[in-house]
Amino acid sequence: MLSELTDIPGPPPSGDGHHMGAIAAAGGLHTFQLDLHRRYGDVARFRLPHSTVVSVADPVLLEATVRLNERPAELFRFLDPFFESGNLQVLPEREYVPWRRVVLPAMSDHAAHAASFPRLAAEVERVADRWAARREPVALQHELNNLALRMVCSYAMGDAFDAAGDLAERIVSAFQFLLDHFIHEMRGGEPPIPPGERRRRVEQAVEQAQWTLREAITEVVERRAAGRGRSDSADLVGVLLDAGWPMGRVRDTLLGEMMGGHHTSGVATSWTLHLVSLHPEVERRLHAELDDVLRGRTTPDHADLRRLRYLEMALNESMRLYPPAPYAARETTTEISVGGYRLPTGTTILHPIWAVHRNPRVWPEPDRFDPERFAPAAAASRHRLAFLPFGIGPRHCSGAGFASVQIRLMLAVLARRFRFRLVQGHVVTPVERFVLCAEDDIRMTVTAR
Ligand code: HEM
Repeated sequence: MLSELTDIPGPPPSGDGHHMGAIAAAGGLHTFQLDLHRRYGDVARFRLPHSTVVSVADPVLLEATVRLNERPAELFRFLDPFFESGNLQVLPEREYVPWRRVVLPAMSDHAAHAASFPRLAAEVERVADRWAARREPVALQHELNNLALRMVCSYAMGDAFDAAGDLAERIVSAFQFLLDHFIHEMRGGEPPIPPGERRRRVEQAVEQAQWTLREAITEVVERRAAGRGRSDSADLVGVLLDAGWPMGRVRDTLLGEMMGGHHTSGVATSWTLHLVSLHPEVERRLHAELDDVLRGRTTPDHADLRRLRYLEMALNESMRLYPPAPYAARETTTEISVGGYRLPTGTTILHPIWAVHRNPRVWPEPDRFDPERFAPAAAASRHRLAFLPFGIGPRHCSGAGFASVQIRLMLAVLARRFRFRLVQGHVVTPVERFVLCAEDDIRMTVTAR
């Protein structure tokens, strides 16, 4: 006998009918969810301004939600102004499926990763050379987010990116502008600038982002028409154009991948370097593996990546503890049942990635950093949804395959060349700004090994 949505345990409604105040007080949705599940169990309920939300923190129960293929439009409305051809985060399933069928293979293609690898490696080496020459500490997240974004652009646009100047930086600042304001509004604060002024600046930022994108893609098309440069049909823009997608959708797709790849891979790399620096035995093993696989070289080849097994274990353990995207959202399009509850059509479901990764029944001593959890035998004995940094189901991260390559490359080059130590007195506080980052960055001294 199934229980109803209203029977799901959760905190009592607050005076304003939702829990935004409690979420802000907890320091973000991820910490609110952690506490929610500690108090109310693996299926819990709370209120956002526009909807009742069901959060599911148990891998087995998550199976019932894995096929859901819609996201709640309201939660992603802040991204609407960025897209010309419809907000890609919330495209209806019938429109989403054929588009995704083109995008996913392009982003996860092994041969395309290998072909672009030397250019990606050159981006990382440039940063490493700069760090080798500097004496001041490095703000890891800032530097690595920018590097990750350059790598995404290089992969998605091919050699046209090299000609696109400061495209990436301009798009990031426009996106960051929207995001800052959205977070501010969500937390119920006064807008930092008057509403009229704000709208004008948002519009300008969006216009500028779209203009720069248009310019870059036009450049790619002209190169293809003139038969210049390498075979552009291997990159994402080329693949989309060959598949006949209209220019607006091509531009939107590129922007979507840049948004998705901008700070996620950068923060994952920075959390990993931070955690490794705090654990001398892990650092020793990582250095030994890199020295062994690279044998005097400072940069891996594409084929080396799969031999860096311990590096991958440390990365996974870091993404368990600090999942760059700490939650994902779905909406039911038919009635489903989860954990004995009947969820009607239109229910918002959250996948609380951070709370699943710190569920003590799944991960003993969940706050301890221990890469051995990802040794092959240990990983094989766990439920497949116990570790879900890239989300689950038909809308999981389309950049996951590429992210895995770019993060392992960044880690390999940087950990091979440098030893990282936190600047004395610098406190690292995780906060959620749609990605899980450090409030005041992660400031490290960087010394050559
Ligand atoms: C460590 C790195 C990354 C993590 C942890 C991560 C995580 C995620 C998560 C959790 C989602 C939501 C999935 C869901 O709703 O179930 C997502 C979506 C997405 N990510 Fe990533 N991501 C990473 C890197 C990247 C990169 C490098 C790119 C692009 C090159 C990217 C592009 C996207 C896009 C476009 C979406 C929306 C997918 C769709 O709706 O079709 N991500 N990512």
